[in-house]
Amino acid sequence: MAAIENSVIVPAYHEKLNIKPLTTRLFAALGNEFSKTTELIFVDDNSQDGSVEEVDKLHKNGYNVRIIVRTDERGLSSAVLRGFYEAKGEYLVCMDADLQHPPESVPQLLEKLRNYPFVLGTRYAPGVGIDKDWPLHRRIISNGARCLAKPLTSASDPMSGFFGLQKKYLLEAPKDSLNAEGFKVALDLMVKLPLPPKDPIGEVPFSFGVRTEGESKLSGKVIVQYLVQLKELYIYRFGAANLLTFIVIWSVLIMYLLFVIYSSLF
Ligand SMILES: Nc1nc2c(ncn2[C@@H]2O[C@H](COP(=O)(O)OP(=O)(O)O[C@H]3O[C@H](CO)[C@@H](O)[C@H](O)[C@@H]3O)[C@@H](O)[C@H]2O)c(=O)[nH]1
Repeated sequence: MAAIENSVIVPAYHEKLNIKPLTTRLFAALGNEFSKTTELIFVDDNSQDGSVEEVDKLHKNGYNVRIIVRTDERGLSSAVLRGFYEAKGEYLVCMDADLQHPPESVPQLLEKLRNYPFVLGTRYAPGVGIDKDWPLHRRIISNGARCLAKPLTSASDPMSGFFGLQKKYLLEAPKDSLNAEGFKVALDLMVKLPLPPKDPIGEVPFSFGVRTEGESKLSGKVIVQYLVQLKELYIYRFGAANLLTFIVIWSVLIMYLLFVIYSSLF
């Protein structure tokens, strides 16, 4: 059997209905050669909805897929990190279970990862975008959150949950330096991993679909976790000592955010 080079990690909570379509579409997209060297790992937080049985069936049918069930932890970011650390591959990809991230774009991410330490799926590029049925309030939250992250990274879609990285860079960062709370694990990794200064991030444009099965787990708590994470990342990047600059940057960003909300509404 060929050695595993690529690992696709999928955080999943109550996603039974999406497991089979994601697995079959992913391996079909990978084709014969990539499939031999790729594993798919779901990281489930004890959903007890039949996800385990669904993955077992697919495994018996020959797909290289397994599921990690956590009983003592909850959360998207910590599930992704758990999958990354347990993965056998050097090239890691993270995607949502709900098919909003097209499995057909995974080969492109894996190919680009051969040349870039970090690869980000982006919805902000010519020819791609966000499904027109994605709710207005989610667009507003997403745009506001994106503006607030602007000073931290040059990436075009820092809110994306569709991304990949070379595992060696993850292993170079101390585990406890990473923020395992909330949803924004890609942003945390882009800011904190010791990526080389020249061309650290490649981008792969993709069109963001809408969920057809199950529902989003984004909550007020996740938004608060994001704001706490932002504060930590600002201090990480710019230093707590420079408090005045920090406050000025935040005030400008909040004013910009209010402007974006106002212009999306009127
Ligand atoms: N294991 C585990 N998985 C979780 C948890 N919460 C969410 N997930 C899984 O994480 C994925 C994304 O969660 P959703 O609740 O579907 O998120 P969303 O509202 O669609 O937002 C996603 O897309 C945004 C735009 O790209 C992203 O900004 C956001 O981070 C996330 O990826 C799904 O596969 C979901 O099952 C959790 O507590 N535990």
